[in-house]
Amino acid sequence: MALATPLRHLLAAQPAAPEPAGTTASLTTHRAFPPHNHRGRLRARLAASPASAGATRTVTTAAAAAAGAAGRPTVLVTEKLGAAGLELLRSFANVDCAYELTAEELRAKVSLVDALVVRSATRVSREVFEAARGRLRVVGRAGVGIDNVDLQAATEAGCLVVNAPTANTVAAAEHAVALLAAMARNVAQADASLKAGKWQRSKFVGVSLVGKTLAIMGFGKVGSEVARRAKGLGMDVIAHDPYAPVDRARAIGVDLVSFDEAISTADFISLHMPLTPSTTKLFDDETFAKMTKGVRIINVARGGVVDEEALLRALDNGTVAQAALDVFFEEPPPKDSKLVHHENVTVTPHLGASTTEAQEGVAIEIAEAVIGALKGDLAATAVNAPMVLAEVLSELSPYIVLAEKLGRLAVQLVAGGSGIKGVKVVYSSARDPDDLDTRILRAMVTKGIVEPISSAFVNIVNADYVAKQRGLRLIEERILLDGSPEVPISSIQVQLANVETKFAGALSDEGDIRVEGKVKDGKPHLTLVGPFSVDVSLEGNLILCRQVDQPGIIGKVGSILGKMNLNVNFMSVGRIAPGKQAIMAIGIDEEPDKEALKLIGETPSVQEFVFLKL
Ligand SMILES: NC(=O)c1ccc[n+]([C@@H]2O[C@H](COP(=O)([O-])OP(=O)(O)OC[C@H]3O[C@@H](n4cnc5c(N)ncnc54)[C@H](O)[C@@H]3O)[C@@H](O)[C@H]2O)c1
Ligand SMILES: O=C(O)[C@H](O)COP(=O)(O)O
Repeated sequence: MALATPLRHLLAAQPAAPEPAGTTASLTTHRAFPPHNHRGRLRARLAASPASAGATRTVTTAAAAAAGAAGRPTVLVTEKLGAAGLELLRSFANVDCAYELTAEELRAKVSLVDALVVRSATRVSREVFEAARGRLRVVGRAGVGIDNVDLQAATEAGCLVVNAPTANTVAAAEHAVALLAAMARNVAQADASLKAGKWQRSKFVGVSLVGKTLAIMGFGKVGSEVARRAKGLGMDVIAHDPYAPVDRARAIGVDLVSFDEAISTADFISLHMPLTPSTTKLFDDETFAKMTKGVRIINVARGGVVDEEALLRALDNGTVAQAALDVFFEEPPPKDSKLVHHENVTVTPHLGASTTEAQEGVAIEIAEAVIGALKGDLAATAVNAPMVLAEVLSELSPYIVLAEKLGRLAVQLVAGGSGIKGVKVVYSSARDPDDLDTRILRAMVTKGIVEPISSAFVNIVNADYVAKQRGLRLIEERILLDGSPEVPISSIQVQLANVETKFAGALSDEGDIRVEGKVKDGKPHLTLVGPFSVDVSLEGNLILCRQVDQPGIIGKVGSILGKMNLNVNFMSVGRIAPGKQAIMAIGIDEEPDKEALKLIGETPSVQEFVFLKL
């Protein structure tokens, strides 16, 4: 789904990571009494989680701000991709295919491109993101495993990482089954022997699969497909996966069991978990010692989940009768690897995904995801951005603009030198909190606050990270209004606590800087400054003046602006009561020079004023 251009731009210039541990944001929804400009009875609701949890995986993506604006983006492809995917990429971008780059060559090239497409052999390390110097917007992993991409570094750099998680599932499962059968019947060894001129029938007597227990370690996409196929071969299949739904396993007749039960009862063990810090070398001496003597192991997942030295020892002492390995700790493994050359080990050079069909599918899947991300469209397979449903994003698009403008406005009201720590974003809405996913709005408020006062580039990928780095604690609150839930949000209020302001008129009765806005006719409007109700379109630049309400001031300030040739596009006065304090909000197209600002400041009865860039 394509986004409207302004939204694209905003997403390009901003994106939030999957809730990082210790995230800076929290959310409450509670009964609140109406601020003076809220009408209607308010109801209390307890906190609700974001709406998209568990929903179809659809995320917002960062667009290529730098490149997209300048013309065709450039995509660097560092490993062989299916032809149809490459064609698709070429239809949209300049494509540089450069295979087998050294780390140094990759670092040199990456600052010249907007997207990078890799498979498993390219290490996209922190150094690569640093070398990109902010230009790289998307890394596309043409496959499943993203252990070769430093996700944290990508997130910090605001670079979106997308993968192609489904197109090679069947290929990997078929390869696991091929290795299972080939290992059990010594196919590779017998083949080598016959080609060497021997005829060794008794040496290569195998073992049968039917009736044997196969333990699937990691019951995800590949693991479950292997299970289905193994059941077809008449095997008893059990699985271990701490995160897999029991029902899904039961539906294909597989029992989920504990790690120890799986490894101690299986005749065959097939590995299908991702390589993570907790699975690294999970299969070590201790684990092998718990296995049934003579067990056979297949690894089509990642070499790093096995301690290869320990596997070698287990093979040598007979604990493991045979192993079939498609993946290795180091790829390619050293030429003299004892494991590779072991007579009871069958090896393939990371071929799990390598079928014609899978490679075409993966290439198209990743090309579509990368192009979408570069265009600012939605990517369903982003791995380091929050999941926001496409329709939610589309509906919230004007509020996204409003959220950033309010953040931008609020931070410009802070007096220099006072550190911002506490930010509260209050959403007033008649919609059930469960149906209002505000994560992207939160990211935009962060962007609005952080970007004007730093060199940070904030987007949906890195907003929470950037906020955390800056010690910014962002709290979200929802006020539940009566009324039609058709309109997602009635107003958004941004509050900055414990800061000094350069415009006292923006302080609420509680002493925090407070600005509130609404979307009117699809456009963001400022509707509240401190305790003053105003109504100004949030476009261009804004002057806020505080004065004692009396006739003639609007005319005086207006004529100064007129004399200076500054076009006023909006003017609104908010006052507490006739003759009392009032503020004047003036929208102007151009930026006033110092002289104009001086004259406004010298206007009798103007107590303070501030110029704000939106
Ligand atoms: N050899 C190849 O060419 C090839 C091809 C495709 C996938 N793979 C690899 O296969 C693995 C599985 O891919 P997938 O698409 O099925 O991924 P997936 O995310 O669908 O499944 C992985 C499963 O592992 C589970 N898991 C995580 N930690 C675990 C643990 N400690 N113990 C047990 N289970 C755990 C997860 O809950 C998940 O269900 C990945 O490592 C992937 O990189 C390799
Ligand atoms: O994780 C994957 O998708 C597989 O390991 C395939 O890797 P490849 O793209 O390098 O073949």
